[in-house]
Amino acid sequence: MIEARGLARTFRRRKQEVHAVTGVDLDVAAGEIVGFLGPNGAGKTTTLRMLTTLLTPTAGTATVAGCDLLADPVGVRRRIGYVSQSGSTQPEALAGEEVVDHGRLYGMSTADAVARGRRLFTELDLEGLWERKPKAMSGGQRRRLDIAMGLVHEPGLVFLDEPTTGLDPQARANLWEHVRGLREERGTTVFLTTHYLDEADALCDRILVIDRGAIVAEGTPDALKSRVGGDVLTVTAARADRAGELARLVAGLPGAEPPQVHGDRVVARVPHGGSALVQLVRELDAAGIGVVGVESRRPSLDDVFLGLTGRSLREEGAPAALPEPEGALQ
Ligand SMILES: Nc1ncnc2c1ncn2[C@@H]1O[C@H](COP(=O)(O)OP(=O)(O)OP(=O)(O)O)[C@@H](O)[C@H]1O
Repeated sequence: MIEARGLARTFRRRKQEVHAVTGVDLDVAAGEIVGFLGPNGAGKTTTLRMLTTLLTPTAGTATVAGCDLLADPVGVRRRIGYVSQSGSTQPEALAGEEVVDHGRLYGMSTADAVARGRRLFTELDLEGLWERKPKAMSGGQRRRLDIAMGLVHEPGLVFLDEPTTGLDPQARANLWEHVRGLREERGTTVFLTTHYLDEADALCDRILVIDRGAIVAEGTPDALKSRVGGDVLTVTAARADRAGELARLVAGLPGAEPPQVHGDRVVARVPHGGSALVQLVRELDAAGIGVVGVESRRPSLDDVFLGLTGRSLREEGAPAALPEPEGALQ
């Protein structure tokens, strides 16, 4: 469905060059849900805008939904749906009219656009809102209306730019369910960007991790996490000025990788979290270092990112994963 080679985009800003995307190769098969995960400014939106013909690449080639991106941008546009970060609804128009107009833009008859729009309203839990103005809808409803607009012309491939940013946990879980439903019921291919780790983990068949304009890893969420191996030990010192001493103790644990110190917190990967904890507690006692928390856990996608880039996605200003809603769809 998508095949891109060496896709790059450089911007010029105040006589300076910004290398937003530096040469992305990617392949997305029909029916896949693929997530593009990375911190703010990594190049996700720029890549998406190139793949959807909204931005001309500085270099590279791509075939999207069977059409050449550069030679046949109109063909690409006809075959895809695109839901931008900000959405595209007019606050004063009626929701149903928006969807029908969008379908007509793609050459559908009014009757077909109405029929398809009504079906989408049912599928996306928007029943009863056909005559409502978007400005009088909740954030979740407006986001689902954006998605209805992106789907009314029945594209086989849909691009979603940060589909759940700003939604509450329940609305996010609902949207994940709808995205899964698209693939299950229609075989739609979905390419989405996100900086939510839990979203990438729960929703995507495959994840591409992007950092500073380049893809740094790809695989299923489980495959990426198993690359990290071992357990992650996090120890929080009672006093931040003793974090250095604490880090030296952690570094001496059998098989420990060099620890990272974040204020009063020391984080390190160890082969076996359980036995490392027992040994560490003994050594802390002997050294008289107080701690307020010790934790050992399996690696997360954030640890994958940390291992690849030396930085945490959570600490890059990206919002941390929201707590799992009750009755979350996994
Ligand atoms: N039109 C533009 N002119 C100049 N620089 C730009 C432009 N668009 C994007 N950039 C820069 O390119 C880089 C990548 O931006 P991009 O929006 O693709 O990142 P992103 O991963 O989508 O981030 P976010 O999660 O915040 O949306 C950033 O440094 C950004 O400031």
